Amino acid sequence: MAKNLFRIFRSFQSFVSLPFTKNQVAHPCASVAFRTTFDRTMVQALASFFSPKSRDFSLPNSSWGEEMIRLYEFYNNQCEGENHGGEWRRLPSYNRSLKYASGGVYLSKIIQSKARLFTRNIREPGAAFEYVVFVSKDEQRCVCVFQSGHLLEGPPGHVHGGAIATMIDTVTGSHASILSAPVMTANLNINYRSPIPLGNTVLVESCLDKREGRKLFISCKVTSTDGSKLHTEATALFLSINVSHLLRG
Ligand SMILES: CCCCCCCCCC(=O)SCCNC(=O)CCNC(=O)[C@H](O)C(C)(C)COP(=O)(O)OP(=O)(O)OC[C@H]1O[C@@H](n2cnc3c(N)ncnc32)[C@H](O)[C@@H]1OP(=O)(O)O
Repeated sequence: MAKNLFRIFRSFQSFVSLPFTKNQVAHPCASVAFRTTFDRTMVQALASFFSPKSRDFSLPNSSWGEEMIRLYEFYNNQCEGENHGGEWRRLPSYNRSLKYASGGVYLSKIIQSKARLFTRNIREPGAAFEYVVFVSKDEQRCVCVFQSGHLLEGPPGHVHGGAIATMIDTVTGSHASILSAPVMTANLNINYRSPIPLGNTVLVESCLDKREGRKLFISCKVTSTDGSKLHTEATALFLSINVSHLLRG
């Protein structure tokens, strides 16, 4: 049991402390001097597709529209390793959060073989959740560039409220995990202010409001990319947990 718990804990650790790729490419092409940011972006994307390692879904793919690419490059250019101050780190994103868990009966039945992070498992690129999350150097803020796909429709021509909630939980949850993994959402409070047109790219920004013992209070807002339109506001409470919490069933 102790060994299993250790493995599960390691998987959570690796989930939030992955070697942030910044602008490095773990690929032979990394030594190439890229002429433009676009060249580097495309080589990174290709490397991730053909690598035998897990695919990093937060790299550009052919479904990303102009605005998604523009904002990805805007924040990526401000990541450590660039000449722009290194204010942000990009968070890699995989389709399995507990790949290495081989824990107790509960986890081995449900998680081990088939479980996948649902935001990253719709096969058609661009059909649902396309997103990339950046975290600020002081870890007080996260910004996510999110492009909504046609499978996320709720009201005609607009994004489903549950899909918006999913993205808010994902961004605030990733943020809380960086600060204090492992965590679980205890409370999510959402105000929908204006609908998000389906297909639009929006910003989902989170901010750490306060920490009280095991509690992390995080606020979040979803806006148009120029910040002029507020779509959604939320507050979330995360509790850091002991991994044994997940074995209770
Ligand atoms: C790979 C990429 C991943 C991307 C990120 C995705 C993130 C997704 C995160 C999730 O969606 S997690 C899934 C949804 N959440 C759950 O299923 C959690 C279900 N609830 C629980 O398991 C437990 O209720 C919980 C862990 C949240 C708390 O149980 P605990 O036993 O650890 O805490 P406890 O009940 O003793 O409460 C501790 C403190 O928190 C407070 N608290 C607990 N739940 C609360 C609540 N809901 N609202 C307000 N306060 C709450 C509680 O009052 C108390 O305050 P005080 O210490 O001041 O007395």
